[in-house]
Amino acid sequence: MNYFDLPKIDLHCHLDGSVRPQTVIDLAKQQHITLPSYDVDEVNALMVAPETCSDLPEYLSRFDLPVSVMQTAESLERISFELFEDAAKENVKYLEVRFAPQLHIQKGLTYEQIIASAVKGMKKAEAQYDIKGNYILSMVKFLPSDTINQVIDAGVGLLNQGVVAFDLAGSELDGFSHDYATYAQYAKDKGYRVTIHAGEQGSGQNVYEAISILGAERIGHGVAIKDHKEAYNLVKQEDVALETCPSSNVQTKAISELALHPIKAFYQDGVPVTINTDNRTVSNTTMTDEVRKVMEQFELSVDDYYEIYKMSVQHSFASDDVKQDLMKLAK
Ligand SMILES: O=c1[nH]cnc2c1ncn2[C@H]1C[C@H](O)[C@@H](CO)O1
Ligand SMILES: [Zn+2]
Repeated sequence: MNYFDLPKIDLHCHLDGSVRPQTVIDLAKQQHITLPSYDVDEVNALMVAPETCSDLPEYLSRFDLPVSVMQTAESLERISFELFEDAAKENVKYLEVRFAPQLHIQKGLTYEQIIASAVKGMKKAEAQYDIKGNYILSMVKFLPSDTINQVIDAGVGLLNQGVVAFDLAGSELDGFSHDYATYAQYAKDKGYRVTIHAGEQGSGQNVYEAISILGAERIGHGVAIKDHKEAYNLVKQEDVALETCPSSNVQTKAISELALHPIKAFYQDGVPVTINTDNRTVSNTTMTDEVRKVMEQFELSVDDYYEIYKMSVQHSFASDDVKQDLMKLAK
């Protein structure tokens, strides 16, 4: 099976977790930022999370280095362009990238400038390669919430022109949805779609609440619904797609080994599942690798692959025109 040639869709990919190591070095030099090393392999090793971290917070510690060089308009545009370029070169046809504007204000950029720079890089890549994309604005739960509505407001000018959705990322405490209900409502009122990281490190109850309290249409990861009947049933009833990220799920110990990932059981039972990278650099992966891992581990056929591909198209936040074009690629 030639996994590289398959048309692919990635609905869950973080910008700051997908930076090329050489780009970190180039940008650090330009910006006079001191790095622990200027060797590309050593810089890469500083960003790749171990195969098994002790937990999600250890995984998240790998973002400090790339975020440090992502504080200028040029760096954000370049990194965005390169991510779309890397994905296009392995036949990813549609890519939704997420990042947290709140993490990129260290050198005085406004939220509007931050979002516009990322979108500009994406548009440049769309013009050059056979790929389409959109941005999701992630709010990180480890920062104060008082600027969330400002970030939402800043994205409104590009809504449906490169920006499509609201997300909550960062470590997962039980019951977090209660604290973010008004922000998610504010985003929905402005026209944002909603996807939420839940059921990754936390319980299935978090998935239940992300859907019922925050109005999530998709869930980042969601593996924990396997042990939570109400959440499992709600996901099915509301046709909420799970953005599974197999390599990342092993690294963060959401599951102890790939063989125990519930993706196949979910798929066979009619739960909408999608296959995604999460973080190309931090998880040391590509869409080709993620598709290969899932198909080989769970002995999925090409027909199964295209079923999952079609679910990704249906549950993407792409325009109807883009969805139609993507559907034509399914065999
Ligand atoms: O898998 C994840 N779960 C929760 N948060 C995550 C994950 N991967 C990345 N993040 C965080 C760290 C990034 O700095 C932030 C925005 O992309 O989102
Ligand atoms: Zn994620």
